[in-house]
Amino acid sequence: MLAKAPPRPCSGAGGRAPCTRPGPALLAVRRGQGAGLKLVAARPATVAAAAAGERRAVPEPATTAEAKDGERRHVNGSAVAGGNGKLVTSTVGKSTNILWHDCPIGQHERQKLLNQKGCVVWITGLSGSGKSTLACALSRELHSRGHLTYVLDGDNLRHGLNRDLSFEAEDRAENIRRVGEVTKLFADAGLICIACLISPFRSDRNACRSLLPNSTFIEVFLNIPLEICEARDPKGLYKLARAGKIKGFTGIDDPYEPPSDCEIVIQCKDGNCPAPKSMADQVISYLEANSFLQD
Ligand SMILES: Nc1ncnc2c1ncn2[C@@H]1O[C@H](COP(=O)(O)OS(=O)(=O)O)[C@@H](OP(=O)(O)O)[C@H]1O
Ligand SMILES: Nc1ncnc2c1ncn2[C@@H]1O[C@H](COP(=O)(O)OP(=O)(O)O)[C@@H](O)[C@H]1O
Repeated sequence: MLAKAPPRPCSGAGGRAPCTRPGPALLAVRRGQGAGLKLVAARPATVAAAAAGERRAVPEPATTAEAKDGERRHVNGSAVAGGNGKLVTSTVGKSTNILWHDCPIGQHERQKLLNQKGCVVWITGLSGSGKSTLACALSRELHSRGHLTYVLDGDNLRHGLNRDLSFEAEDRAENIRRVGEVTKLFADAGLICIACLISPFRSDRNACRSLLPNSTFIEVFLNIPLEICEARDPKGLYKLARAGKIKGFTGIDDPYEPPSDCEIVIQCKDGNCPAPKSMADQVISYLEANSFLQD
């Protein structure tokens, strides 16, 4: 966890209002909605459980009290095991009777080891805007400075984890949801996780943001005009989309919703786009200024 929430200025043109998003505690409560137990690694009680190295649940106050009669019953819509010393399970989505297991080595310990803070750099933009290029340049530059990163590239993930998903809106949403959950794990592992996906819908990106502790989700908008992306067209996909051979192509006949409030905007000036190294440096300046490159 960050010792203090860093400021989140927009390092691109225009600037932005100071962050008014809820802090970790509030996010934790929100994340727990719908579950009988609300377990978040950031919560002090959970950290204490981890320190104890026990398998135990750390419920929110509303569910702390165990069933006095010692019988299974429902609390907040979830089955709760009552009785003395019984573990309290929860229901999350379709997963019933599940129990969070904390380990004594947590994010804090891993961050100390790595001398960095786990976070997510989420790069969004049109196909051809340079997401993969920026992700790789950033990863290379951080690696050369001794930082551990991992790139989650939308195109690559669709070769495996997300091979069952199409480009229909609901499958794109599921694509982003899954990747959001993976980025959360990588950030918890202490890594600087760089995700680069078109992620065309604002609500999907915001849902990923809400999974992460405050300020550790850094959204980078590659604001490259469609004409430039289309002129690059390294895979020839825009050409196919214009010819009607690919349906639902982002920017052509499928929507892209630009971020309204992101941490970093990268854009061209007078038709000149920043070089990959310069884009990476812009992100690194943000990471440095907000203490992510130190424990
Ligand atoms: N219909 C359609 N629309 C947009 N993109 C398409 C489409 N069909 C295939 N592709 C290729 O898939 C890559 C985007 O995958 P993502 O997982 O990043 O997309 S999304 O976030 O789910 O929208 C994208 O890669 P990038 O060019 O790297 O963005 C394309 O190569
Ligand atoms: N900053 C840049 N300046 C010039 N060309 C770029 C830049 N970034 C990417 N490119 C080129 O644009 C094309 C698309 O880049 P890519 O990283 O694959 O985009 P995306 O992952 O968003 O589809 C590639 O041919 C790449 O070399």
